[in-house]
Amino acid sequence: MAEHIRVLLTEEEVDKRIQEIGEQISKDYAGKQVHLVCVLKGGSFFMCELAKRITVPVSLDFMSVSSYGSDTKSSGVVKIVKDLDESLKDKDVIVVEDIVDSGRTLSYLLEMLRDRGPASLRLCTLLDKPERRVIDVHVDYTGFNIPDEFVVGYGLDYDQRYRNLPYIGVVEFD
Ligand SMILES: O=P(O)(O)OC[C@H]1O[C@H](OP(=O)(O)OP(=O)(O)O)[C@H](O)[C@@H]1O
Ligand SMILES: Nc1nc2[nH]cnc2c(=O)[nH]1
Repeated sequence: MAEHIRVLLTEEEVDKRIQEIGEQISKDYAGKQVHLVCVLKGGSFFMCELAKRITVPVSLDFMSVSSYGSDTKSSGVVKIVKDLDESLKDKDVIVVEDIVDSGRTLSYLLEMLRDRGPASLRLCTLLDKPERRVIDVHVDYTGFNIPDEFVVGYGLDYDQRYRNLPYIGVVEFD
Protein backbone atom coordinates (compact mmCIF):
# COMPACT_ATOMS: atom_id res chain seq x y z
CA MET A 1 0.00 0.00 0.00
CA ALA A 2 1.38 3.42 -0.92
CA GLU A 3 1.51 6.03 1.80
CA HIS A 4 1.80 9.76 1.86
CA ILE A 5 2.08 12.41 4.55
CA ARG A 6 -0.61 15.02 5.14
CA VAL A 7 0.91 18.08 6.82
CA LEU A 8 -0.71 18.87 10.16
CA LEU A 9 1.73 21.50 11.45
CA THR A 10 4.19 23.22 9.13
CA GLU A 11 7.87 23.71 9.88
CA GLU A 12 7.22 27.44 10.38
CA GLU A 13 4.40 26.81 12.87
CA VAL A 14 6.52 24.35 14.85
CA ASP A 15 9.58 26.62 14.87
CA LYS A 16 7.52 29.61 15.99
CA ARG A 17 5.96 27.66 18.85
CA ILE A 18 9.31 26.28 20.01
CA GLN A 19 10.66 29.83 20.07
CA GLU A 20 7.71 30.89 22.27
CA ILE A 21 8.24 27.98 24.67
CA GLY A 22 11.97 28.75 24.83
CA GLU A 23 11.19 32.34 25.76
CA GLN A 24 8.66 31.26 28.39
CA ILE A 25 11.11 28.80 29.98
CA SER A 26 13.85 31.46 29.96
CA LYS A 27 11.52 33.80 31.87
CA ASP A 28 10.29 31.15 34.30
CA TYR A 29 13.84 30.04 35.16
CA ALA A 30 15.49 33.48 35.27
CA GLY A 31 18.57 33.34 37.52
CA LYS A 32 18.62 29.54 37.50
CA GLN A 33 20.10 26.74 35.42
CA VAL A 34 17.73 24.31 33.72
CA HIS A 35 18.56 20.65 33.34
CA LEU A 36 16.79 19.22 30.30
CA VAL A 37 16.08 15.49 30.31
CA CYS A 38 15.41 14.15 26.84
CA VAL A 39 13.39 10.98 26.47
CA LEU A 40 14.82 9.16 23.45
CA LYS A 41 14.34 8.75 20.66
CA GLY A 42 11.40 10.97 19.84
CA GLY A 43 12.21 13.85 22.20
CA SER A 44 15.68 14.45 20.73
CA PHE A 45 14.72 16.69 17.79
CA PHE A 46 12.48 18.88 19.93
CA MET A 47 15.02 19.10 22.75
CA CYS A 48 17.82 20.29 20.48
CA GLU A 49 15.66 23.02 18.96
CA LEU A 50 14.27 24.05 22.35
CA ALA A 51 17.68 24.16 24.04
CA LYS A 52 18.95 26.58 21.39
CA ARG A 53 16.16 29.01 22.26
CA ILE A 54 16.63 29.01 26.04
CA THR A 55 18.72 31.92 27.26
CA VAL A 56 19.42 30.81 30.86
CA PRO A 57 22.22 28.26 31.43
CA VAL A 58 21.22 24.79 30.20
CA SER A 59 22.59 21.32 30.88
CA LEU A 60 21.34 18.19 29.11
CA ASP A 61 20.94 14.51 29.77
CA PHE A 62 19.30 11.64 27.92
CA MET A 63 17.35 8.55 28.84
CA SER A 64 15.65 5.81 26.92
CA VAL A 65 12.68 3.83 28.18
CA SER A 66 10.44 1.10 26.86
CA SER A 67 7.22 -0.41 28.05
CA TYR A 68 7.51 -3.64 29.99
CA GLY A 69 5.99 -6.94 28.99
CA SER A 70 3.88 -8.10 26.10
CA ASP A 71 0.83 -5.92 26.73
CA THR A 72 2.97 -2.84 26.52
CA LYS A 73 0.14 -0.40 26.11
CA SER A 74 -1.81 -1.42 29.19
CA SER A 75 0.87 -2.18 31.78
CA GLY A 76 2.00 1.42 32.13
CA VAL A 77 5.27 0.16 33.57
CA VAL A 78 8.36 1.42 31.83
CA LYS A 79 11.77 -0.17 31.81
CA ILE A 80 14.88 2.00 31.69
CA VAL A 81 16.85 1.03 28.60
CA LYS A 82 19.42 3.80 29.03
CA ASP A 83 19.54 5.69 32.30
CA LEU A 84 20.63 9.28 32.84
CA ASP A 85 24.37 9.90 33.20
CA GLU A 86 23.96 12.46 35.97
CA SER A 87 22.12 12.75 39.27
CA LEU A 88 19.02 14.95 39.38
CA LYS A 89 19.58 15.92 43.01
CA ASP A 90 18.78 19.59 43.62
CA LYS A 91 18.52 20.37 39.89
CA ASP A 92 15.70 22.25 38.17
CA VAL A 93 14.67 19.53 35.77
CA ILE A 94 12.46 19.73 32.69
CA VAL A 95 11.58 16.44 31.02
CA VAL A 96 11.32 17.00 27.26
CA GLU A 97 9.08 14.73 25.22
CA ASP A 98 7.74 14.64 21.70
CA ILE A 99 4.23 13.50 22.61
CA VAL A 100 1.96 12.66 25.52
CA ASP A 101 -0.73 10.21 24.46
CA SER A 102 -2.26 7.86 27.06
CA GLY A 103 -0.04 9.46 29.71
CA ARG A 104 1.22 6.08 30.92
CA THR A 105 4.87 6.58 30.03
CA LEU A 106 5.14 10.05 31.52
CA SER A 107 3.15 9.41 34.66
CA TYR A 108 5.42 6.48 35.49
CA LEU A 109 8.60 8.27 34.47
CA LEU A 110 7.88 11.48 36.37
CA GLU A 111 7.15 9.55 39.55
CA MET A 112 10.44 7.70 39.17
CA LEU A 113 12.42 10.88 38.53
CA ARG A 114 10.75 12.71 41.42
CA ASP A 115 12.24 10.10 43.76
CA ARG A 116 15.73 11.22 42.69
CA GLY A 117 15.40 14.50 44.56
CA PRO A 118 15.32 17.27 41.92
CA ALA A 119 14.77 20.81 43.23
CA SER A 120 11.88 21.00 40.75
CA LEU A 121 10.49 18.77 38.02
CA ARG A 122 8.41 19.90 35.06
CA LEU A 123 7.21 18.37 31.83
CA CYS A 124 7.48 19.94 28.39
CA THR A 125 5.96 18.22 25.37
CA LEU A 126 5.81 19.30 21.77
CA LEU A 127 2.50 17.53 21.20
CA ASP A 128 -0.37 16.45 23.39
CA LYS A 129 -3.39 14.32 22.51
CA PRO A 130 -5.71 15.11 25.45
CA GLU A 131 -8.53 12.93 24.06
CA ARG A 132 -6.34 9.86 24.47
CA ARG A 133 -5.49 10.33 28.13
CA VAL A 134 -5.89 7.28 30.36
CA ILE A 135 -3.71 8.46 33.24
CA ASP A 136 -3.70 12.08 34.30
CA VAL A 137 -0.36 13.81 33.75
CA HIS A 138 0.32 17.44 34.50
CA VAL A 139 1.97 19.06 31.47
CA ASP A 140 3.72 22.35 32.22
CA TYR A 141 4.64 23.38 28.66
CA THR A 142 2.73 22.18 25.60
CA GLY A 143 3.56 22.97 21.99
CA PHE A 144 0.27 21.92 20.43
CA ASN A 145 -2.83 20.00 21.40
CA ILE A 146 -3.62 17.76 18.45
CA PRO A 147 -6.53 15.48 17.53
CA ASP A 148 -6.40 11.72 17.92
CA GLU A 149 -4.43 10.92 14.77
CA PHE A 150 -1.15 9.05 14.38
CA VAL A 151 1.47 11.67 13.68
CA VAL A 152 5.05 11.56 12.46
CA GLY A 153 7.93 13.98 12.04
CA TYR A 154 10.03 16.08 14.39
CA GLY A 155 11.26 12.92 16.12
CA LEU A 156 8.06 10.88 15.82
CA ASP A 157 8.29 7.72 13.75
CA TYR A 158 6.18 5.26 11.83
CA ASP A 159 8.13 1.99 11.92
CA GLN A 160 11.29 4.03 12.66
CA ARG A 161 10.85 6.22 9.57
CA TYR A 162 9.88 9.89 9.20
CA ARG A 163 11.56 11.08 12.43
CA ASN A 164 13.63 13.48 10.32
CA LEU A 165 10.68 15.39 8.82
CA PRO A 166 10.96 19.05 9.86
CA TYR A 167 7.17 19.28 10.24
CA ILE A 168 4.38 17.22 11.83
CA GLY A 169 2.28 15.08 9.52
CA VAL A 170 -0.26 12.28 9.47
CA VAL A 171 0.50 9.07 7.57
CA GLU A 172 -2.24 8.32 5.06
CA PHE A 173 -2.59 5.23 2.91
CA ASP A 174 -3.70 5.47 -0.72
O1 LIG B 1 1.49 8.75 26.61
P1 LIG B 1 1.90 7.41 26.12
O2 LIG B 1 0.73 6.62 25.54
O3 LIG B 1 2.65 6.62 27.13
O4 LIG B 1 2.84 7.62 24.83
C1 LIG B 1 3.86 8.56 24.82
C2 LIG B 1 5.18 7.88 24.61
O5 LIG B 1 5.21 7.27 23.30
C3 LIG B 1 6.30 7.81 22.55
O6 LIG B 1 7.47 7.04 22.67
P2 LIG B 1 7.74 5.69 21.85
O7 LIG B 1 7.42 4.52 22.74
O8 LIG B 1 7.03 5.76 20.53
O9 LIG B 1 9.33 5.69 21.69
P3 LIG B 1 10.31 6.50 20.67
O10 LIG B 1 10.32 7.94 21.11
O11 LIG B 1 11.66 5.86 20.85
O12 LIG B 1 9.76 6.33 19.27
C4 LIG B 1 6.56 9.17 23.19
O13 LIG B 1 7.86 9.61 22.97
C5 LIG B 1 6.25 8.93 24.63
O14 LIG B 1 7.38 8.48 25.34
N1 LIG C 1 4.85 8.27 16.00
C1 LIG C 1 3.93 8.37 16.95
N2 LIG C 1 4.16 7.84 18.17
C2 LIG C 1 3.19 7.99 19.10
N3 LIG C 1 3.16 7.55 20.39
C3 LIG C 1 2.00 7.94 20.91
N4 LIG C 1 1.25 8.61 19.99
C4 LIG C 1 2.00 8.64 18.86
C5 LIG C 1 1.77 9.21 17.55
O1 LIG C 1 0.74 9.81 17.21
N5 LIG C 1 2.79 9.03 16.64
